[in-house]
Formats: sequence, structure tokens, C-alpha cells
Amino acid sequence: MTRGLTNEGWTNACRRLRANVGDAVFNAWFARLELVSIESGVASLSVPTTFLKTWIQSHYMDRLLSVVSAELPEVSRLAITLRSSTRAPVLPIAAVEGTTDYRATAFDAATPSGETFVQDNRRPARHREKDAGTTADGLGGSPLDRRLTFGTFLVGRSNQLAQVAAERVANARNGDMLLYSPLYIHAAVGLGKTHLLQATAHAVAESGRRVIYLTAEKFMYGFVASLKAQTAIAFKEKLRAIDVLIIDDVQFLQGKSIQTEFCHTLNALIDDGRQVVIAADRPPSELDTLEERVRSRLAGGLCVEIEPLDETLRQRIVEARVAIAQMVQPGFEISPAVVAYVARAITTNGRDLDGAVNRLMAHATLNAKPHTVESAEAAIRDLIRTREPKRVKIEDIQKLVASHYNVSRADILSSRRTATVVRPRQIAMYLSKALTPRSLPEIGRRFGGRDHTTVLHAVRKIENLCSAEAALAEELELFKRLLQD
Ligand SMILES: Nc1ncnc2c1ncn2[C@@H]1O[C@H](COP(=O)(O)OP(=O)(O)OP(=O)(O)O)[C@@H](O)[C@H]1O
Repeated sequence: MTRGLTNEGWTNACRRLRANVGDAVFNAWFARLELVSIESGVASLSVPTTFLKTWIQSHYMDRLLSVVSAELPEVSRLAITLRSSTRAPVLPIAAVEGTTDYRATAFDAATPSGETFVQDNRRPARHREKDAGTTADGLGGSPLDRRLTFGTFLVGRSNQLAQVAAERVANARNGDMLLYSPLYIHAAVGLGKTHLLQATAHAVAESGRRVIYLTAEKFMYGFVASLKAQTAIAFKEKLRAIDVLIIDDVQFLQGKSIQTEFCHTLNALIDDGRQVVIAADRPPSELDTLEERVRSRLAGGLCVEIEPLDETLRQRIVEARVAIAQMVQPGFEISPAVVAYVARAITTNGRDLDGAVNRLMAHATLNAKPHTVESAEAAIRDLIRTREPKRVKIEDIQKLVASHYNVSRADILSSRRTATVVRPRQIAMYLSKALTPRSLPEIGRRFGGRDHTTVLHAVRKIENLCSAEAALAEELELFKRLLQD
């Protein structure tokens, strides 16, 4: 059987299983199950934890075998194995190996103007992204990526303030009164800091002003190299002679003498009315490795955060990426339903959205047919797992705990006091307190109208048991992960 058919069979088997056991149980126990191989009638399936492996083996082997063999008739036995958390799943991902970085394909191959870029794919992804493109400026700054402009930066509620501030900086003219310097932009990974900083650098350069964009790493490297070559004074003068200094990833700035130099440069530029723009993955007050005076100087201008991308913005980013991908692969079609699905499923950041479109493109080529929501789901399944913890519902906690302990949700809500029901009920109450913002009285109400003191007693009891019973502690950890995934 070809890999494409095997993938399809596996996806269908998962769908059957979901229909068979229901969404809550499927999500709890099977969402992380992956097909590794089929050899001599044995389908090898992997899971990430021993607990899941044991649970599936002791409760679901028959049902699992029946759905798998119904879709993949060559399978007569199953083997559940443990996979390492770092290894990439073998199927279906192996089929698109080497193409997971979206920029290495669509975004690299063509810009909206059709321009082609060359890039060294052997360099680590992080550096490749920051240093992609070829327009190194004459001042020894980090190279700018020509694709990262204001034109390609999509604006939504989460990044509007940062975008407006950056554009103001970019549009200012020498001699204008500075509104804020430094402009400090912070955000979690992949939310567009580098994009915005490089867009600013492009726009400033186009206006004829002198701009330098440096990663903190490059700043450190440049300073140390100039010290070695005894050209430190020239290095400082060069930096202080520019109109706009842009430093990315300032959280990586290390070393006392480097920080002192950095602080001098900041002071010299800001005091002289020049613009400084900084980005980091946290606010200045949390830059623990930086000296206090550097932190306070960084906090002295305008500090804005890019917040997680909302669904509408994610959808627009996916649409834009698909449009670029279509320049490379004209037959590549993604239906609005699939775009909406990707935007809903990938909640983490722009980089993961890039990765998802890249996956879809590779899978579409492989399968030679347009994606359905189901095939898209299978193609990007492992990317979805890296998303932020979701809001947990008390009802989901009750369902999961009940299914784990082989009792019904009605038992948990009932007034039954047998040990087989009391313990799951207390665990579910404990998890409700730990994973939701609900108050004790609210939790009590949601557990069959119990008093808040009953909930408090349950929470304390499970906390105490956890310190004595390692197995219970491990089980609770797993529940938490399953519920938040
Ligand atoms: N608003 C946006 N519009 C268009 N593309 C975006 C937007 N936000 C993020 N992206 C894209 O998401 C990817 C990651 O963005 P970027 O590299 O700028 O993130 P970052 O915040 O600098 O991440 P890191 O902290 O890892 O350096 C890039 O391909 C970028 O173009």
C-alpha cells in the first residue's frame, strides 16, 4: 500500500474511533496517538507517555484494532510504543521532510513582486530567519529580509499599537521632535517583532536616513571583534553617527563590558535626539540578566506589547501565505473552510502558521488532490499540539476523570458516597480549582449543588495525597496536560 493510502486509512481509522468513543474520550486518550509503521501485519502506534501507553493497552486495544483493521485490512495486530518527546512523528510527516520551514519554500521562492531569493538552508532556522535575504547594509548591520516590510505586515487588534508606533518612527524626518526613544516592542516568540523591526529599517533606509538593524548577538559580536582589532572607537563612532538604531532580541545581550557599551551607545543616541528601536521577548522590567540602569533606560521611552494574534488576524495571515504559495505552486488551492480551520487550530504564532501552510502545500502535492478539513487536520496535527493551553471547562474535567475511572459523569454529580465514586469526584474538584478560574462555591454548584467547604476539603485532600502518592501526582499531571492541550 502506498504511503498516501496508508495515511488516508489511518486518518479514517481515527475518525471511526472518534465516532465510536466520543470527542472527549478521543481527545483525552487518542489525540496523540501516531502511526509509525505497518510491517508484517503489525501496525506500530506511538504515544508520548508510559501512562497513555498502559491506559490504551489495558482499556482500548480491541476497539483500536477493530477500527484500524477496518480501514487498513493488512493490519492484524497492534503494538503500542513510546516515542521520545523530541522526535518528529514518522507518518505522515516523513512524507514532507525537509519542507517544514515555510520560508524555505513559498516565501523564499517568490515575493509578491516575483523576486527570487537565495538562502543557505544549512544554517539554523532561527538565524536563517533573522538573517534571510541578501541586502546587508554598508554599516555592518545584520542583513535585512526584503520580504519583511510594512506592506506584508498585517495589522489587527493585537499588534496595532506596535505597528502605528513603528510606522511613526519610520516616517519621521531628521530634526523632527522625537515622540519616544527608545521605542521598545515586546512579545512572545513568533508574533512579528522581527518583521516589524525590519519593516521599520526598510522604511527608514528608503527615506534616506541612516539606519542600522542589529540583533543583540551581532551587536555583541561587532563590539568584541572591534575590541580585538583595536577598532572599538571606530565601531562606537559608526554606531553613534546613525539616525535610527534598531536592536532585535535584546534579551540575549550578555556580559558586563558589552552592557556598559550598549548603555553608553543608548545614552549617546537618545540624548542626541536620535531614534532607538528595541525588541525583546519580555518587558524591560523582566530582563533579569541586564543591569538596572540598562533596564531603566530601555523603559524610558514607549513600551508596547504585541499580544497573541486573534483568530481574524491569523486567518488573514494564512490567506496571505496561501496567496504567496500559489505563486510557487499555481495549482495549490485551499478552501475557505480549510483556511478557517488552520486559523482556528494554530493559535500559537505566525511562525507556526507559516509552517502549517507549508505542510498543507507539501501534502497537497503528495496526494495530488485538494485538502478537506480532515486531511488538513491530519497534515498539521503535530503543529496543533504546540498551541497555548486552552480554557478548560469543568464539564470536560468531569467527563475525562469519569472515563478514566470507569464511572459515569452522573455518578460524579450524584450524592453516592462509595469510594469508587468519591475519589474521582474529589480529583475532578481539585482539577476544577487548579485549571479554571471558578470560585469554590461555583465549583460546588457545578458538582451537583455541593457546599464550598466540600470542595475545599476535596482540594486539600488531593493535595495531601499527591505529596504521598507519586503515581497519583503523575496521573494528575497527565490529566492537566490532556485537558490543556
Ligand atoms: N502581523 C503579521 N503579519 C504578517 N506576518 C506576520 C505577522 N506577525 C507575524 N508574522 C509572521 O510570522 C513569522 C514570525 O514572525 P517574527 O520572526 O517577526 O517573530 P518574532 O516575534 O521576531 O519571533 P522571535 O521572538 O522568535 O524572534 C514571520 O514569518 C512573520 O512574517
